[in-house]
Amino acid sequence: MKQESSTLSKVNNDSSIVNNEFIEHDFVAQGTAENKLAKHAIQVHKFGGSSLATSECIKRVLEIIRANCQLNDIVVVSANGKTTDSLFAIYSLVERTIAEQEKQLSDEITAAISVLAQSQAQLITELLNANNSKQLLCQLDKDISQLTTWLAADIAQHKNDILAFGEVWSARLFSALLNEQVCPSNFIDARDFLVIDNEQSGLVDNATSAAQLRQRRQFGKLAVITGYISQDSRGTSCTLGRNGSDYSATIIAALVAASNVTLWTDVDGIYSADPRVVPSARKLHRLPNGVAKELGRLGNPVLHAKTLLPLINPLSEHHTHLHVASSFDAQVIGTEIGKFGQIAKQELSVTYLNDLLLAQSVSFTGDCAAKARAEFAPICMDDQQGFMVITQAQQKSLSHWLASHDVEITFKPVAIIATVGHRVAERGDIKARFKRSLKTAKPLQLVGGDNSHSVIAILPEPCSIELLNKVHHEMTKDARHIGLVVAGMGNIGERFLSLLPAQLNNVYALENLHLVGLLSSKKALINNDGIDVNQATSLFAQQAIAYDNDQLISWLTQHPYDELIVVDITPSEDFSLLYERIFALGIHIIGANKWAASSSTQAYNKLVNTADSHNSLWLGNTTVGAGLPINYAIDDLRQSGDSISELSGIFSGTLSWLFETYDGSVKFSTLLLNALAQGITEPDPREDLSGRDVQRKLLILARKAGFELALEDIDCQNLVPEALQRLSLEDFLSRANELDDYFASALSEATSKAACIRYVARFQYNANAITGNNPAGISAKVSLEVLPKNDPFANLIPGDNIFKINSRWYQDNPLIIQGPGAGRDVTAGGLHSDLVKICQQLAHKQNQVKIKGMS
Ligand SMILES: NC(=O)C1=CN([C@@H]2O[C@H](COP(=O)(O)OP(=O)(O)OC[C@H]3O[C@@H](n4cnc5c(N)ncnc54)[C@H](O)[C@@H]3O)[C@@H](O)[C@H]2O)C=CC1
Ligand SMILES: N[C@@H](CC=O)C(=O)O
Repeated sequence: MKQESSTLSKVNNDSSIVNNEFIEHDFVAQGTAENKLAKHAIQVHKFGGSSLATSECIKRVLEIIRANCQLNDIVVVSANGKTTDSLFAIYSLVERTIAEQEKQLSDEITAAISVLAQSQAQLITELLNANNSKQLLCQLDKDISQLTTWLAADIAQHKNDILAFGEVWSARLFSALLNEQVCPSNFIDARDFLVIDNEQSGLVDNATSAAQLRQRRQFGKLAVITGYISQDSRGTSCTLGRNGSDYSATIIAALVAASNVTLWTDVDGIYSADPRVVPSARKLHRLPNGVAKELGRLGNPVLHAKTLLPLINPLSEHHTHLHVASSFDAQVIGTEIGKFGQIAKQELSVTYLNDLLLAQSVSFTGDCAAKARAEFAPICMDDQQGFMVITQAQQKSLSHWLASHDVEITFKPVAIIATVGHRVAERGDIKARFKRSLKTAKPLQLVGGDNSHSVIAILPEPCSIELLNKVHHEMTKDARHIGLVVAGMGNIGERFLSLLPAQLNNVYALENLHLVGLLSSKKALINNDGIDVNQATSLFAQQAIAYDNDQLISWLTQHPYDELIVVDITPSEDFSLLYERIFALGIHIIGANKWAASSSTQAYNKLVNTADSHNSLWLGNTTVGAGLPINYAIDDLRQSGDSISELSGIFSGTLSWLFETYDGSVKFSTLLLNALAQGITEPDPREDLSGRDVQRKLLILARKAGFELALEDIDCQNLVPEALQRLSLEDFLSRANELDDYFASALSEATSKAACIRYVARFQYNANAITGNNPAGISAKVSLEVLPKNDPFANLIPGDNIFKINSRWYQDNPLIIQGPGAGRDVTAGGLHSDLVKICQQLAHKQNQVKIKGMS
């Protein structure tokens, strides 16, 4: 279960209040690894330029900070909107001016600087109060005159200083805004701590950078740090290149051993293909590091391989997870990237790169191949056939490198399309499907990526949008992933779980089903990556932790699956009271538990409506007759236009077994304990003997048949003597012999009339019986009846149920369903039947993944 973390809303109205836990430790003064703050899981939040483009956007980001940050967290920002592009354009204009030997900055340049300055000034005045904006405007003025000086004089030397203004302005403004409206904050220019080798390598001096960052952060203040910029060891400003701010965020996360870094951007996650051109692209909820890195390398528009580098350190014990989320829709669950254990969801994606070169040479075989690979890190390479695929930018350096080897090389323009997923290169079925989907594209080669997470096809022509869509469709069409939560691991629940591995192996409809949750009344084991079904009960015994309903609902609210099914195999009324909230989350329920389906008329109708309005499915075939298809039969009759007038029969497996077996030779109480041991009784057998279980079942079937009634409308004969009704289960079982006299005399009285005793349920609807006292024309009761020995209800195999349905179509000759109506195997089997049915229905559901910007 996720722990709720406190957020800045607590410090919102009084910036002098900080979390008491932190107060006695001065962050700056300590500056050691023992610093108490190190114990708190730091989160890094990075906001891209589009998230900070306008005052509206920035206000939205403030709300995200309020809801998601604690004081020791770190915020990394890009330049507002297109500020860096504008600075770059100004820089390029000036470069051209110099090349053309003009002495003065042209009017065009002065105008561009003025537009830039105005847009910054506008953000400042729109967002800050008069006092603070005055201060920032003053600093902006100084920066603009510094910028103008550099542009006029030392342009080449100060290129990076010029480009750095965007992030500096953005961070300074945001920090001032936090101070004014949310919490204490300090602005940090990354050039004051982040040291890299040089701009080309971008290699970070971790020790120096971490130590300097510790000095800069101030206790009790939310640090706002510039993205994109750094310094080299000589103190010269450097940038971190394209998508540098994402890289800054992950570098900083690694420096402070953050638990998580969130890239807040304008898309709500990583998709299985670029959603701008593939409308059916699906959001990828959880990506293992290796898969994410491969996606970034092979052209994913959101992820860049460099971004992940600081977080993937196989030697480190610490794992920082990366989230991609939308600052425009912070409630939507994004994509989580990290080191996940077992991967339940095999999510495939498709990506492509055009404008590449296929380079062929003997130097790419044998011993030389390793050197070539290390030197050029090609997109893909085959050292048997002697080729590699590189970018056009690499052509020159590769030719140069090969010239020193004195060998021939040929280049041919190509593109690649790849399918990426956890260990896909080891999956023959996926490779075959990929190959089939590419038939018309006539790929030159199919190659496994450097790790096993991709299969790459080399194409002779650029990859078209049509081809991308076609391949994506083929690779992902059946990939709706369904999570399964099993509540109740007792008598029936255990059997249900023991049947699950074989079901998952054998039933096609369950292909994308993953067991993700196990619940007992006190403990829960939740694992979004899937719980090994072969070890479900032992994993539960070892790893389950205490939980409460709010934690459960909070997890259900955030689960990362396309669909979630909760199987309720508890006898708990308390659990049934969660159905409303579960349905409202669009989650489906399969219930063996009878409480919800036999709740009050008002509660039941509300549940049905909530499930309906949220497209949540509710199946409960096992609530009556265990695995017998009685619910389905009634549904089917109604849906096909029939109307039911009578329902009767033996609805209790326990009572059937008891009364079919009981002939006076063995005491009734001995038989009862025997039934309990067989697992056919309710957890508390008084639920059966009291008639309540049968009463509930009759209510459930009558409702299915279309009648509106409540438990109180069904007369119920309680067979438990008053004295035993309120005892604990244990005490009741120890005094069960007190039942014996009553049943012995009932049996002997019936026998004297050549009859027998059976507990029978009867429901009847008769339009002619409608009166003021009975406006619905309904009569319903469950009771011990004396039946002739040849009555159909009196000749069952012990434990069997019998259901007799009279309807318009089955008037004189009723429809009979008969068979085992209780027990571990048939009930667990019935639950599996419901599970397959739900999965089949869900397979037909439209893909409802939300794609930003598309209706
Ligand atoms: N025995 C049978 O033949 C049939 C039983 N059923 C129904 O199956 C359900 C389970 O019966 P059994 O397995 O015999 O019961 P059980 O008593 O053996 O097991 C119940 C399980 O539910 C768990 N539980 C109780 N309250 C919970 C809560 N609030 N949240 C999560 N878990 C909770 C318990 O920890 C336990 O693991 C009952 O509702 C019963 O009416 C339905 C059809 C047939
Ligand atoms: N105790 C019940 C179990 C199934 O609902 C029965 O015997 O029918």
